Amino acid sequence: MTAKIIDGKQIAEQVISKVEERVKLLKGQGITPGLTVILVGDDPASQTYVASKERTSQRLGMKSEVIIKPVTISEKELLTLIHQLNEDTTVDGVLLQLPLPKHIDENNVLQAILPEKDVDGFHPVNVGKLMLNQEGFVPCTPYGIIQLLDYSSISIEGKHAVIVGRSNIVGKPMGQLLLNRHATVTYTHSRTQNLEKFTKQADLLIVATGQPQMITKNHIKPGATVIDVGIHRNSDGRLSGDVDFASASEVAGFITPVPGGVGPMTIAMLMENTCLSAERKLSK
Ligand SMILES: Nc1nc(=O)c2c([nH]1)NC[C@@H]1CN(c3ccc(C(=O)N[C@@H](CCC(=O)O)C(=O)O)cc3)C=[N+]21
Repeated sequence: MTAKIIDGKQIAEQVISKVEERVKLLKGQGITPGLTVILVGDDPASQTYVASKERTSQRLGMKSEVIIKPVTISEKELLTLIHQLNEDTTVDGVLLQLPLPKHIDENNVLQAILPEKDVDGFHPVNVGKLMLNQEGFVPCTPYGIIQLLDYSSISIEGKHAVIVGRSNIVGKPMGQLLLNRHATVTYTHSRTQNLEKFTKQADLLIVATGQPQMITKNHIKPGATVIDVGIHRNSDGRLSGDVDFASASEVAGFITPVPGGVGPMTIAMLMENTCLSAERKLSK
């Protein structure tokens, strides 16, 4: 078998076109959705992602702002900035780009962002709402993966979803979202014994470990859907994921590439969340 490739770039464009219509409607009512991204330090990968968020929000006609702070910024100064953005009625979404320098307590600053402006869905209130299947903000990467499955007509209900990786930003919310959609969910991680035993049972295999090329055809049930959340820059400058794409495509039914899979969806869902935030402001 050779897997069908799920085209994340194309699906992201479809999501973005829908958001574009909603932005137009909002603007007709005098509201321009506003996204502010805070970038601390000068990590080149973070700069690339932030630039992409800025470009896309501008293309959609949103008010887009990137605030760059030196790596030496104190936690107190960062909190002051977040408080200012919380008060600013022209800002609908505040995104604090991760990772942060070690001297800043990530949980502490993420909790300072108003839940109503937390378009990343990382605030404990939004985490709790996801767990209760209530409306809040859903983290962009797992939300984007659900869209990839829906747009590809890959069913979730009753399927066995196996998540590899248990981070707060991908693995954990991914499992919760799939559970809300009636999948049977298994979480695996770095201490899981006999990983293949679990991954081989997956109808939907979501890989978010940060370990390059760790999943091969030996981990995959024939015909399974494989979603690769990893992104690594190789020494030759090329990007690849947590899945050995060539090997995995021999047995998978559907597979996401890197680049052009999950990454563009993360950006698209950020746009949707920012638009949603502005719509909620209007209806209040
Ligand atoms: N508060 C916060 N929210 C985030 O959503 C967040 C974050 N911090 N920190 C870093 C990760 C990573 N991330 C990506 C977004 C887009 C691509 C993306 O567009 N990737 C392209 C390729 C990009 C390239 O060429 O480098 C692709 O996969 O096709 C990748 C990674 C968001 N993150």
